[in-house]
Amino acid sequence: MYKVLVMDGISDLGIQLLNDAADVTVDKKAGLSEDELIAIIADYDALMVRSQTKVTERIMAAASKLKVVGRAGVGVDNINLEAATQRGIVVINAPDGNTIATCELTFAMMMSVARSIPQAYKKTVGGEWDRKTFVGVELRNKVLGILGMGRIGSEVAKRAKVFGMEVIGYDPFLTEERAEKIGVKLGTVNEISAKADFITVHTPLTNETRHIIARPQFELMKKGVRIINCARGGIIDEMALVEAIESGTVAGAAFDVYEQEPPQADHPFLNNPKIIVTPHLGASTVEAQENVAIDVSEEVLHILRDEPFKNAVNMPPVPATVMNKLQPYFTLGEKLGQFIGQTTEGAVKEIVVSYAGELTGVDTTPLTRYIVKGVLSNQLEGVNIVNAMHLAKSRDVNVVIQQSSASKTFTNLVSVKLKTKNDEHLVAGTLLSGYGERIVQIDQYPVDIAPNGNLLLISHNDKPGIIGKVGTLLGNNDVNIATMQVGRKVIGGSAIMLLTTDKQTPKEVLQQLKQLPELIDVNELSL
Ligand SMILES: NC(=O)C1=CN([C@@H]2O[C@H](COP(=O)(O)OP(=O)(O)OC[C@H]3O[C@@H](n4cnc5c(N)ncnc54)[C@H](O)[C@@H]3O)[C@@H](O)[C@H]2O)C=CC1
Ligand SMILES: O=C(O)C(=O)COP(=O)(O)O
Repeated sequence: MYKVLVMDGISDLGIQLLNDAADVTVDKKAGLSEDELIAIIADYDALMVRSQTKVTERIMAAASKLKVVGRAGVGVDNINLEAATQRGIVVINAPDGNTIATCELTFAMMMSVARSIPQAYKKTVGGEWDRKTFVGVELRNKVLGILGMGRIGSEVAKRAKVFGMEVIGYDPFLTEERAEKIGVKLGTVNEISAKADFITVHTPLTNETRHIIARPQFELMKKGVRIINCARGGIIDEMALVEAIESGTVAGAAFDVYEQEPPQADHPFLNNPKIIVTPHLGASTVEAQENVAIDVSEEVLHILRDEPFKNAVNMPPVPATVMNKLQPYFTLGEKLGQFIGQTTEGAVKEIVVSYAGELTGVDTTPLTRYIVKGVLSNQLEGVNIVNAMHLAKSRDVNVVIQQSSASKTFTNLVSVKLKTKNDEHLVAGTLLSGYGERIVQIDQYPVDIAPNGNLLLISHNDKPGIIGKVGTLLGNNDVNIATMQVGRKVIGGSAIMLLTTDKQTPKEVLQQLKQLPELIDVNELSL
């Protein structure tokens, strides 16, 4: 008999399937502390949660029987995926079930912030008949900027078009063709900041998206702009928003999510009359809760019964027969993907993977998944080798596999080329017996570097004195260079410099490096 623990008020109708299953018993609990959960979790084969329960490493460590954590929703930022993967616990989510609910809340927030509905309600029920204060604005003919054009962002765009809004979208995976298809113009974060009357965010919270709207963006905005966040707290810098409201740039904001949930009683949003707040209600509709609970219950049953399942966010089911040959290359593949993903700008249209040497003739599909995962993980939350190919396809990213004849120089060689509309970049690596993974080529330049830690990739013209300038600037700012490689084809031509540093290079130092006139481009990478 499988035991399933259902937390966070997941819909009863949605988990009917589990209640009806003869081989399953279900316990429902809510509001358990981490320690309370740790005390009971060893009894359970499956755990189902929404966003409230934080499934920490300590909980996973105590969960000796746990086979699966089911997230009845999209974001898995409350689940320690690393710890789950390490323990072979599958994490699944329900990515589609709450798209419309969250999109509709976003629209409700946009209309509320345009017409001050909550503020007007408060006064009216308080006995005031105030028809002067609440003169709003129309959505028609306004510019809506959307950061994150995935499932929810695209649905918001569709509805905005019907309201007569002009929509500008920003998403590294939004190609011009797809944007045109859904009637959205492409823009950068700064262009959106400068042009939009309303800005809404629909990205996951990642290193890239944390504070993607912050003081510099508020400084670009038009007076009277309105800001909505129904995605994740932290995508918009909360304090910078409060300042922008005080300065008169932002006319109003509507937030469903916060950097800390629930926010502290003295959080500045809670007593600001221009900010509308809701308690993370995006997915809270009867329909969405049934949808996500049904989706997760079905998947949990499949996993408990060892049947095939689809929405895993962490699980690497590699067939044993290919495992032995390919496993040594998995880290190399993922790092090459991460490297090229972090150094290429613009919407990726194609990933071309070439295998040579002893990898020729092997079914390299599982390895390709690691590479694609590496490429996508820079922009998407919850990418793993199970869902990487599916995510690439759903974002119109073509994955091409080539098996070339044996490499002349290396016994094995993996090359990854990323193509965007105007550009293409290549990285190649090999697995050296006794030395591990090495990057051996970047674009046309031969190099030899271990793909680990903090890297700086600098392109420049090959002139005397540049290495010294870079070294001095980093040294003066306490960034210690661990290794350095210079790659060039001809003396005095274009060249690259690849440095590994003992710590991350601070943003302001990167900025100073970029200002050195001899340097063409500076990319910071973390592998
Ligand atoms: N308030 C609530 O209750 C809910 C919040 N959410 C949150 O909404 C967010 C979006 O959900 P979905 O649309 O279903 O996910 P999705 O994965 O379909 O879309 C996210 C999009 O963000 C894009 N993106 C990633 N990094 C980016 C960057 N640096 N700049 C611009 N775009 C970037 C991705 O390419 C992707 O297209 C998630 O974070 C999710 O957790 C989802 C459901 C309910
Ligand atoms: O699905 C998501 O990402 C959400 O944020 C919804 O969270 P919830 O299930 O309502 O706690």
